[in-house]
Amino acid sequence: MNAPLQGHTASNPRHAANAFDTLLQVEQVSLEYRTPQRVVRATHEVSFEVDRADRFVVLGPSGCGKSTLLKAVAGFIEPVAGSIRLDGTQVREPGPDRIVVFQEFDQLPPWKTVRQNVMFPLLASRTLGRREAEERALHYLDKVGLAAFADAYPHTLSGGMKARVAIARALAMQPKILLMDEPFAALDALTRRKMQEELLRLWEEVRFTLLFVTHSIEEALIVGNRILLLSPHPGRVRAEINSHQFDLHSLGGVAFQQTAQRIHRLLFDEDGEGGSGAELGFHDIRIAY
Ligand SMILES: Nc1ncnc2c1ncn2[C@@H]1O[C@H](COP(=O)(O)OP(=O)(O)OP(=O)(O)O)[C@@H](O)[C@H]1O
Repeated sequence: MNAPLQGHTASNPRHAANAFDTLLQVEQVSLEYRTPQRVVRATHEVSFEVDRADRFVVLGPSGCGKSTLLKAVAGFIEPVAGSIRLDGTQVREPGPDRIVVFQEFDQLPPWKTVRQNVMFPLLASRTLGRREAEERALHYLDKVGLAAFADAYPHTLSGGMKARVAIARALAMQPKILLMDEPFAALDALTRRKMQEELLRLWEEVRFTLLFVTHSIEEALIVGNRILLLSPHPGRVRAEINSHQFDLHSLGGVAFQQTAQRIHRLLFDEDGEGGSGAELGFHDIRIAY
């Protein structure tokens, strides 16, 4: 039998005093693009909280505003309503405490070696001097298994290796939160799976806080310990679910498949109701239409 639906109540463990260490607070955030012809609302009154060391996934169909939301957390876009706070401080502009890894790994300057690519943000932001920056770069290249490629140029690397350089470069900055926007979408299926595995292994080792955007339900279940479901355009919060029980080993299992199907129904239910979390068999869910 299904456990009762958990609402925004005192019974929800996330709301128990001091139970969680909240790092990012997104409150009632609406985001818009203004062109001379029209205003496009990308997200509508979206709220969520990310705790330290969470692997928090924002999941939703194409065009629901996931990337826009990530850009707002990064400080590139200002909300038209609501607020974004990191460690209690309002986000107003980009900063080295929030590093974004995008899908396009060709963001790596081709004239710099792998080592120089990882060192570059550390030097440009004056976070470290040359010697310490090099040490730190080599440390994180080692963590992503690329120590032997420190002197290679990006064009000599595979897509998966470029992805790992981009992750090492971001982690080397030791941000408070790592923001990833569909980072593996351009990779072939096998490499994508391998990168999901690598990311989880790295997280086990470093325990960074991750905000990860994807439109793949399967990827969300593998990568995340919590998943925020956004409705189609404009993105509103449909529900938030706990997914810590799943990893790569759960793939193909009955519980994994059933959860994926339930998420699909919550996201795309034609009449817009999505069913209640309890009806759909979720044991730890907050529905927020
Ligand atoms: N620069 C822009 N100017 C105007 N509208 C934009 C701009 N960028 C995005 N949009 C619109 O904002 C909405 C949200 O876009 P966004 O890229 O955030 O969605 P998404 O969920 O990340 O989609 P995808 O999964 O396809 O990347 C869409 O309707 C999109 O057309």
